[in-house]
Order: sequence, then structure tokens, then C-alpha cells
Amino acid sequence: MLDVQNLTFSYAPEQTPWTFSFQLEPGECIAIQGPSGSGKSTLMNLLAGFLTPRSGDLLWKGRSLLKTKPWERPITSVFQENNLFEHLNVLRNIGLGIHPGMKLSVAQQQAVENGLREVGLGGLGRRMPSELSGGQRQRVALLRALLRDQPLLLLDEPLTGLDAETRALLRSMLLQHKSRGTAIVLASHDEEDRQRLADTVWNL
Ligand SMILES: Nc1ncnc2c1ncn2[C@@H]1O[C@H](COP(=O)(O)OP(=O)(O)OP(=O)(O)O)[C@@H](O)[C@H]1O
Repeated sequence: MLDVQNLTFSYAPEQTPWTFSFQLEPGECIAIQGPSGSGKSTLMNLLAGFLTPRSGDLLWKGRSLLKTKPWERPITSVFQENNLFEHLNVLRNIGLGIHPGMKLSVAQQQAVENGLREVGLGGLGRRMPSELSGGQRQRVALLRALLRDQPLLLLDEPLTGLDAETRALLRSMLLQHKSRGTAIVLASHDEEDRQRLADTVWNL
């Protein structure tokens, strides 16, 4: 489904480039492991379309995604920070992720309400991101990603800073989506996240 073919990138011409190659099938999770600065976020940004590779290709179901804008790729990303629109409340942040015009069906509105309750944020829909804790913001970002229901999820340290109970809950939500066919690229320093979620661990 996702075929990363010798995707090379460097921030400056004199820098030794990274070369990334791997494949991912529906329902599969690859965990990217490596020390700080090894290039995990760089890979995520290349897949998401926020960075342009110097060479190689990125195929989705056999078609190149390189010319596809980030928001048109079949991908949802949850990065370490800056995931939410600061000027929109929680409900609008999530709604915008599901439908660009925020025109949600009754069923979708219900799914948002249920999702907020499930991640322990029931009743906080009208809060602004600045009125949430770091862990609450991360839960909103993850819930939005899951409700978007795209076939490929890019998760860069998605569960960092959450307490053990919330971590376990979100992991089980991710596993549910994975079992329904969502493919996941996960960058995590957490051994347990990698063990529970990943089918393959790749060392950078
Ligand atoms: N915009 C940039 N311009 C130049 N160099 C950059 C830029 N962004 C990142 N780098 C460098 O590229 C390298 C890889 O960074 P990256 O953020 O991908 O690492 P990482 O493995 O995700 O690290 P961490 O685990 O700390 O999040 C680092 O040496 C970093 O300093």
C-alpha cells in the first residue's frame, strides 16, 4: 500500500543525506527507533509532505504521492506539538479535521461527543486549546486523527506526557483502528508503545 523507495533528503547540500526505504501494508505498524536527532521527525515530515525529498519516490497503491499536497494525501499526522488550531475550540478543532467546511452529519457529531467522553474529555468541547493541559491537547489531537479515519497514521511521540491510564486507553484505541486496517508509522522512545503497537521496529 505504502512503498517508500530510496527517499533521500538532507537539510543542506553538504550534509550526508538520509535514505529511507520500507513498505507498509494495511493494518501494519512500523516503529521508527533511534536517538534524538537521528531523523525520525524528518521521515514523518517527508511522508506527510511538509519536506520535499531530493530523490526517490513515495508510492501509495502504486501511485506517486510526491506531487500531492499534504492535505490531499491519504494521511493523518499527530506530531509532538502544534497539532491544534489555537483560535478554535476543541469541537471545532476536531470538526475541521473531519470535514474542511465543518459540516458534520449528526452521526459524526455523535462520534465526536462519544470520542471526547471515551478519552476523558467529556464536557470540554467548548474549551480553547490554551485552556487545556498538554496531555488533554494531545488527546484531542489523537482523537481528531482517529476520527478522520485516513488509511495511514503518522504518529510522532503521540503518547508522550500522558499518564499510564490514558496511555493504555489511547493505545487500545490505536490497536482497534489498526485491526480495522489503518497502517501506522510510529516514532516513539517508549519501549512499551513499540512492543504493543508495532509489527516491525526499524532502527535509524
Ligand atoms: N529545519 C531544519 N534545518 C536544519 N536541520 C534540521 C532541521 N530540522 C531538523 N534538523 C536536524 O536534522 C536532524 C534530525 O532531526 P529530527 O527532528 O528528524 O530528529 P529526531 O530523530 O526526530 O529527534 P528527536 O527524537 O529529538 O525528536 C537533527 O540533527 C536536527 O538538528
